[in-house]
Amino acid sequence: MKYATSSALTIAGTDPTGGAGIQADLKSFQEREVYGMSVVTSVVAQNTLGVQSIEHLSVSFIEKQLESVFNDIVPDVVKTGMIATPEMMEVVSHAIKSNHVPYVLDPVMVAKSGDHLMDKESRQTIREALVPLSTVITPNIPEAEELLEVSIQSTEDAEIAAKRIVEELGAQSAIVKGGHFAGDAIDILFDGKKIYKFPTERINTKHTHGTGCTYSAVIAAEIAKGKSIYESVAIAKQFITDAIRFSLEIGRGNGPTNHWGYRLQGVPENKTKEAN
Ligand SMILES: Nc1ncnc2c1ncn2[C@@H]1O[C@H](COP(=O)(O)OP(=O)(O)O)[C@@H](O)[C@H]1O
Ligand SMILES: Cc1ncc(COP(=O)(O)O)c(N)n1
Repeated sequence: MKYATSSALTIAGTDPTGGAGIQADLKSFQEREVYGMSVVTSVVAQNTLGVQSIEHLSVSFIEKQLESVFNDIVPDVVKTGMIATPEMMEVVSHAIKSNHVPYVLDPVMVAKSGDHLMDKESRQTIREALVPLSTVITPNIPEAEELLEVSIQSTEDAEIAAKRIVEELGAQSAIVKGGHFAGDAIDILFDGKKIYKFPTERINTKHTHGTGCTYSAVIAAEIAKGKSIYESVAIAKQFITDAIRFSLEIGRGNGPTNHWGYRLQGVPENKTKEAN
């Protein structure tokens, strides 16, 4: 018996402790019942305390991995995370352009720990080679500030930024995430026509390692299934809120989110703990 399913490819760096990067993406695809595939760009020695060391794969080897996937399986969506150098961005751009797939761009620049995951000289290349290909781009506040070279201080600034990323940088739609603001966590989506706001209460926790990766991976999974950008973001927002609410006390630093958090609604108090 065969079973038909949608598929998603993540092109990103790794997290051996499983909370962020490719590992978080694959877990998120699996939770959303989408077949997950991965191309590694950089191997990152990191954990819940921070990044200890990074080794980049050669551009030619990243290209070989991309060929292995695309010569065999054309995914229903591509998601990118950490792509450190302009040369890596060029080969990824070429693969996406040649295969005409929906593309979710998480412009990963700096990890929560403050460690840099993208070279400074990549800023221009990401704008020119990747942003115009994106079906949706998902910057956090500092990333949106870097992309536009502006300061974002309020939800109104975030709305302007989302519009400018679409109208000036050429993304099809943009979500500026509110995780880095104080107060409610309000994400702003501009889909090329309209602004939508996705507000949730801010959960008071330090365990937010990998939130951006998980959120964009869920958006990608839903797009793979054929959902609209709006529906995909709505599902991802609910998913990430539950993943943060029931985040995991694993590790000695900023713990990972809980990919099955949404399944814990209604589970008795003694089985779950509010995030702390
Ligand atoms: N403490 C929090 N409480 C509720 N939602 C949050 C919190 N922190 C982040 N989020 C949400 O998690 C998602 C990822 O955002 P963010 O943490 O800003 O991304 P990144 O990991 O790229 O910095 C967004 O939907 C954001 O609103
Ligand atoms: C390989 C890799 N990619 C992305 C992140 C960002 O994680 P976060 O969502 O916590 O900022 C990370 N820490 N490592």
